[in-house]
Amino acid sequence: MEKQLRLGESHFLQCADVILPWLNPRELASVSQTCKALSFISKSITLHRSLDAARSLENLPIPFLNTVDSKRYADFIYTPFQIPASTSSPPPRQQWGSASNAQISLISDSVSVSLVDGVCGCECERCEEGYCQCLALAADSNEIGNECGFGCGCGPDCPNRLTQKGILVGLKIVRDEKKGWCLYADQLIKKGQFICEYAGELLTTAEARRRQTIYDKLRSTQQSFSSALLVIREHLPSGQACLRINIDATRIGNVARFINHSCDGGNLSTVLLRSSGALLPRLCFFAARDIVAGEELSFSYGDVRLTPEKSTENKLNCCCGSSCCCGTLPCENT
Ligand SMILES: C[S@@+](CC[C@H](N)C(=O)[O-])C[C@H]1O[C@@H](n2cnc3c(N)ncnc32)[C@H](O)[C@@H]1O
Repeated sequence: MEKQLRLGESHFLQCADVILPWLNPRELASVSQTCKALSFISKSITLHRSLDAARSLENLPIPFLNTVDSKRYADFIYTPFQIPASTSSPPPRQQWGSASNAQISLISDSVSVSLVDGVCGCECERCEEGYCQCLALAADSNEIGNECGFGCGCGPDCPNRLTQKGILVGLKIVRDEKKGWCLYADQLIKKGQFICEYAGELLTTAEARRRQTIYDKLRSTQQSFSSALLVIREHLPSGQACLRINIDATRIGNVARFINHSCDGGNLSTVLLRSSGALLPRLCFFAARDIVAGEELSFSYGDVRLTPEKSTENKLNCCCGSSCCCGTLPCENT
């Protein structure tokens, strides 16, 4: 009888080990209150989560550090790449917090939209001595940069695939009393080095507007809520049309969702890059100058600010601390 009980207990703990990493912070907290064993497993999951925001999906772990309040980590689903908007209800889940979760494992609607356009890329099969003939093409383009991609004959070592190898610099996410989570350099990053792309859900403009309204409401009721919906407008060379891309990293995104605004432009430069064969360009962040370990990474969110006569409800105070700080965060008129 005692043996059977112990066997039952061990099955229960094995199941808990499998199920608990799928829970969100609120569910995990309530499960942890039910018994000592679940409390122990929950603590270990929380520790794992705080040690790597990227859930082993990047080359290096990206830890959360917080000496300001009791939040151990931010709750979101990690994707290293742009993905089509998720329409699943209930919201998608991702396993996070067990020792072995080095894979994108999502419970959600299947991601089935292809972001590849079937256009052929270059025909280089071997890029020799660090040179790819497409680099000349990439340098020619001043609106959207070009990288080799799915459509090209060359492989992952081609030097014209700088932003396709994931994050290669040490980063950490640090909590600030006023700005919330902030992305920091955890090593010296040299001027021009690639840092990360802005990954998240690609939205239609109608969906971006719908979500922005929801986020504005949430922000007015929950002080700690922060959204990460980025709208990119690229004027095409003809001057006749404007390419608009909406990337929402609020629920599903990568570490770029923690980059805060700075009124002086910050220390990052942004570049739109299209890989051959890909339908849409990606927004990539590079070091605009040498950045030392322990420096916050920031860029300018734009220069549109709400005028005083417009609603003051959505106005957010800027705490960038730069000498040219405008006092309020730029807003996106979605
Ligand atoms: C893309 S998120 C950046 C990460 C965010 N700090 C967090 O905790 O998740 C944008 C939000 O961060 C905050 N934020 C960004 N830059 C800021 C700044 N200069 N001053 C104050 N808050 C800032 C605002 O709440 C903004 O809506």
